[in-house]
Amino acid sequence: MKNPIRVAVTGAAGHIGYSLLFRIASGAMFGPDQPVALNLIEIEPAMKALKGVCMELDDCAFPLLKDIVATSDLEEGFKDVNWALLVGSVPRKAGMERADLLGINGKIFVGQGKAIAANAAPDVRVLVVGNPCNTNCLIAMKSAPELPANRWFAMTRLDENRAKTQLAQKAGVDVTEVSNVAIWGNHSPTMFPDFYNAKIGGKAANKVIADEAWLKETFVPTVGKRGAAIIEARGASSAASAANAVVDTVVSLTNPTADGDWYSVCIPSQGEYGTEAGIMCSFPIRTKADGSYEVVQGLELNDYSKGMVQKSVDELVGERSTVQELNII
Ligand SMILES: NC(=O)c1ccc[n+]([C@@H]2O[C@H](COP(=O)([O-])OP(=O)(O)OC[C@H]3O[C@@H](n4cnc5c(N)ncnc54)[C@H](O)[C@@H]3O)[C@@H](O)[C@H]2O)c1
Ligand SMILES: O=C(O)C[C@H](O)C(=O)O
Repeated sequence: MKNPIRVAVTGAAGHIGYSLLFRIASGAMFGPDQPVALNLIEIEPAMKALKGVCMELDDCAFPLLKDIVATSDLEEGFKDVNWALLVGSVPRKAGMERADLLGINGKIFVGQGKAIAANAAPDVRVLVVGNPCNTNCLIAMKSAPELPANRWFAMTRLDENRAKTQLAQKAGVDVTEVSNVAIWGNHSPTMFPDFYNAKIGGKAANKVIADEAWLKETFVPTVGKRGAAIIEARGASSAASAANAVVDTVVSLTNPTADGDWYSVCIPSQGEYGTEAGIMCSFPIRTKADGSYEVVQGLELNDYSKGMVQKSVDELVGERSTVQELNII
């Protein structure tokens, strides 16, 4: 019997948490023969709701779920965790952009970063989902200088998945035909879903969908503003699809990537493709056979693509300046 992988989830009683926990406990994240333990972290007012979620987890009798810790104490919550999924934060409401959330949510991630560094397992990896996720992750990382930079991730997989479906629907093919979708930059409307390097049935997406105007003027903004469109339609931000993207991200980070393909996740930039070093930037990533990851090298970015990436990078640099000015980092 393998040792359980211990996973902390903050905001565990929230909407994403409610979709995510059951997927982790069922084996969707780490596989059907890997036991898991859940450390569920909430703020005090949500502890009653979290108790109800724990009761439901119990009532599933998941064979792989070996332990549940439910707490509002960060030290206890991050104790010995191998993964920290930082979901909890105040979600964006209609009319707000992610930058509006920086001041509100930024401070949460200082305390969480410190508590992770002090309590988590030596191999801990951290995925930030709570928005603005790139800069929240930067804040947590800066608050935990003891941990190597390659342990920190922020989520753009939902954007990648959205882009895949938009391309598949336009091309009239099954979504499994779409591969190599890179999201560059920030998880925000400025992100660049790279349709030039994406493939449909192994061919360049912009050759299969030979409609540059649609790609630039419909596809890119549809993907970029999909979060807002969902808030508008549902009256609440995406939850089940976000939880699904969390599962996909961890699966991709923990399994070698199929030959020739890549996936998107934000990592601390080392200046790849001319991006500003130090920001949390989304890149095309591959997981190697030894479990480490690498940024895919040598992709061509034309002047339009470079401009799009730069716009999103500039936004991230601006977010970093904002949290520096607020003395959060
Ligand atoms: N990166 C992405 O692709 C993506 C996609 C969807 C949503 N999000 C973001 O995920 C976050 C969560 O969304 P949701 O729909 O689950 O929101 P929600 O309001 O339903 O749940 C958030 C939960 O976090 C808890 N919380 C707040 N502060 C906390 C703290 N300091 N510690 C622990 N828990 C805390 C709240 O009590 C609440 O239960 C939001 O910031 C949202 O914008 C990101
Ligand atoms: O857009 C939001 O605020 C929610 C989330 O980040 C999303 O992309 O659905």
